[in-house]
Amino acid sequence: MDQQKIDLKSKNLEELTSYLLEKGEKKFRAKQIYEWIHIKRVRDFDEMTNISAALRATLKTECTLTTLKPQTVQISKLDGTRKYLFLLEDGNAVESVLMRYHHGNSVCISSQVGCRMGCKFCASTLDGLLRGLTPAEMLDQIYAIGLDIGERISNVVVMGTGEPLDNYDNLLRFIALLTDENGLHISQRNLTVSTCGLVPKMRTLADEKLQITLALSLHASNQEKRKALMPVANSYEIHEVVDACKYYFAQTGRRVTFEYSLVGGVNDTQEDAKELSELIGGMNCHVNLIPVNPIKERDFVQSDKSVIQAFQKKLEKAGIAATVRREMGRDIDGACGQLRRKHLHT
Ligand SMILES: C[S@@+](CC[C@H](N)C(=O)[O-])C[C@H]1O[C@@H](n2cnc3c(N)ncnc32)[C@H](O)[C@@H]1O
Ligand code: SF4
Repeated sequence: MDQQKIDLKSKNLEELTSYLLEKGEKKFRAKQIYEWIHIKRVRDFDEMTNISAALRATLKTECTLTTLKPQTVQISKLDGTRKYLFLLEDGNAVESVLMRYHHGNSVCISSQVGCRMGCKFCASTLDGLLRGLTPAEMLDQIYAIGLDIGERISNVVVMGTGEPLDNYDNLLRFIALLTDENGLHISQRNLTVSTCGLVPKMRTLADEKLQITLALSLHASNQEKRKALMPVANSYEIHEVVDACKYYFAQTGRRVTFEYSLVGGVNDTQEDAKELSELIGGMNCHVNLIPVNPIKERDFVQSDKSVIQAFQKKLEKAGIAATVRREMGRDIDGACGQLRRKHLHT
């Protein structure tokens, strides 16, 4: 990326306005340009047809539009799920997924190039962290997919590669831009941010009092097992993480989602389910059970269907709402982070 240039898509309307006022332009120009970027989602300054050629030339010289280029798109024949590998302007690549539900189109975006959290079952972390994505790079995954399918995107989940709370400031700016009434205006309630549990940042996010859903990747019912799967547990004890979720609910009134990847023989026993219901019992929450997606670099296996069902039943008996995540795009499967790895290593 050209570090000298202004990242226009990451600017809010106020910042865009002051930039244009400095150039001697009228205030309404900012609104026009903001609309071109965030509503019409143009890929080139020359598409801004009600902007003078002179101003377009200045924008081209001084600014970048940050448009992601789809490198590959895999489309599921089973359910229309699309997996995109996008090329960033600096040559890095990130992946995003479009899932089609009856209630609308949902996009899962990446928040970083790689990840430094080291979770044992995750392909996104195998090559470490390169950098966080800019707000524009997060936004444009959604814009590019919306344009590709020619339909509105109604839901966004930040559950692709990367730890969003490890890229906190850019994440918050991204959220503000995505939900801005002058832009694509996706409702905060239709946005989910998933974290491995960076406790201080979870509490800071709670204090923002946004209406987004927080999803916590728990994956274990006690500290010992969590530590074996997720190095982040060395920094934050499991009860601290659950307390931060309670705090999030207290501050925002939003029900927290717990993600629990079931790994065969590791965290899927009835005893695990019992311990989990004791850990989070009484909370206003929902548990998302995810059959682990095996990656070739590790020897984790999926739990049997019957084991998954028994786990879910045990939670439900304890009064905890639990669903098993439907596997979308099974025919184009590959755990999160694997497309990018394939791209990286070929
Ligand atoms: C890729 S992470 C990104 C968001 C954030 N870093 C987190 O950990 O919550 C999104 C979710 O995918 C899960 N995940 C990662 N690799 C997986 C795999 N191979 N099978 C199933 N779930 C996986 C993570 O544990 C997490 O719950
Ligand atoms: S699960 Fe999330 S936090 Fe853990 S390594 Fe993968 S992307 Fe990073």
